[in-house]
Amino acid sequence: MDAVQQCVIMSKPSSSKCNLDCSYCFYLEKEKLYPDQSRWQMSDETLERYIYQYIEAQSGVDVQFAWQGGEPTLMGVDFFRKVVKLCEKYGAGKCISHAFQTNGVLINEEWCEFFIENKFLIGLSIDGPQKFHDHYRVNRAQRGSFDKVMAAVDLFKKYNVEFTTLTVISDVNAEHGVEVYRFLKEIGSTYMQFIPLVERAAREDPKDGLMLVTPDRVEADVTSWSVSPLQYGHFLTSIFDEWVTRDVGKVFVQTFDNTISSWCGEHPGICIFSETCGHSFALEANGDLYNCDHFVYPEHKLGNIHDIPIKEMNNSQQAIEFGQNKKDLLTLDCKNCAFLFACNGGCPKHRFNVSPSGHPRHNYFCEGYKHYFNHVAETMDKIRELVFNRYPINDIMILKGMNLVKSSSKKNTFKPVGRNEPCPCGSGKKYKKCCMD
Ligand SMILES: C[S@@+](CC[C@H](N)C(=O)[O-])C[C@H]1O[C@@H](n2cnc3c(N)ncnc32)[C@H](O)[C@@H]1O
Ligand code: SF4
Ligand code: SF4
Ligand code: SF4
Repeated sequence: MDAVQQCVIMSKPSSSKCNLDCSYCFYLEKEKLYPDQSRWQMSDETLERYIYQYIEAQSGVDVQFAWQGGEPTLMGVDFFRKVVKLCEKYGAGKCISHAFQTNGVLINEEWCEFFIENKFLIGLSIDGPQKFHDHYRVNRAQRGSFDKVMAAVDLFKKYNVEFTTLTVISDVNAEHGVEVYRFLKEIGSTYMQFIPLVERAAREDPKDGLMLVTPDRVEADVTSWSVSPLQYGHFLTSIFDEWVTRDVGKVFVQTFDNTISSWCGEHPGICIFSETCGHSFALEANGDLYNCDHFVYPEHKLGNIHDIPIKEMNNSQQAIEFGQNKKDLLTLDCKNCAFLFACNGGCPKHRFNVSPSGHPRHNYFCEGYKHYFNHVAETMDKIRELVFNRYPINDIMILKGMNLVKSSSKKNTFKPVGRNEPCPCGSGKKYKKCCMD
């Protein structure tokens, strides 16, 4: 069992407990998985076991912890002081970093000082200007959380805490892409992640109590707050057009970064556009490990870290199959798609539609992705040419400004360069030995 597949774990020390009650949240209902459990906080014993095992499970020197929930700030700063101490104890010379995803509501001076001192990278959830954000991101009294999030932004700026933003694209903000993008820029976000919202609700009460179902369930309906595929496609292209003419090199949009990587023949950084699912697990507060944050369902539990080491679960048949299924279960439409290299069929959580040629398990967002990839194809070709000829990528803004690169809606015929093919820069070396690095 010495195999060395890297794994990433999103851990939920406060389980699904939260101080907000966002209407679209997929995680709040996970408490139904543990009807007999009175304690929702991760115990010291589980924490220590987790930190030891997670570090041990990594083959490389870099170990990234990702703290999430529920709401991780509910654990209090002292819990994370323990985290840092345990990482020192078990770090074994590895380079350990921490990402921390929060709704921002409880952020105060103490948190900021802690984040700065321990170099935590913060992800802040914000869905755009107040009228969009407060629509779904509410507390139990249905009051919006926008003012508290903005207070957190002010504190982050005051203390120079590095933060990225995570914005859910729903039916409410999807048609206001440029407004959302400009707002995020204005509040100082230079690294933006957008998550398209789609959930399906069961038609009948499910046995496990979870109303939001996995893609295998047929008797389920897309919720009203989900974004439509084309709405999401238009959202992406509207902000792409703004970004590519003004902000390349200044603002990082995860989706665009990933598309550039794919166009240049590299692996995209995010799992949804990767060939396989990787080993991105979710850890519940009691030590239960699941295939993925979006597959926290009984049938996707790998085991508990008190019974089986993470390293072993990471190498288990169940984990390997889950990752590989992303590639193996592609529809024929995906296999024949000109954008497969950049899309890879998208996230399996979203594969519940029937494809145009009649195959089940096709990605709900397909139409939107095709719209996006067609729209950016010509610009991406140009960016790739710039990269391979060692020009600054920002030069794309000059070419766009002079109207020398258009937004394309024609079918893309681009084929990515293989690792073993000659490098397009003309060096005569193999691509993997040259510009790919
Ligand atoms: C589950 S929350 C946990 C961390 C923290 N409470 C927060 O809101 O940032 C993590 C991220 O998932 C997003 N999210 C919640 N429900 C979602 C859903 N149904 N689909 C996609 N993303 C969702 C949230 O907006 C948030 O950015
Ligand atoms: S703040 Fe995060 S965990 Fe809490 S309800 Fe909203 S999305 Fe869910
Ligand atoms: S199921 Fe989706 S979110 Fe989970 S690892 Fe695979 S692509 Fe990523
Ligand atoms: S764009 Fe559609 S057909 Fe093409 S790979 Fe993505 S999901 Fe499949």
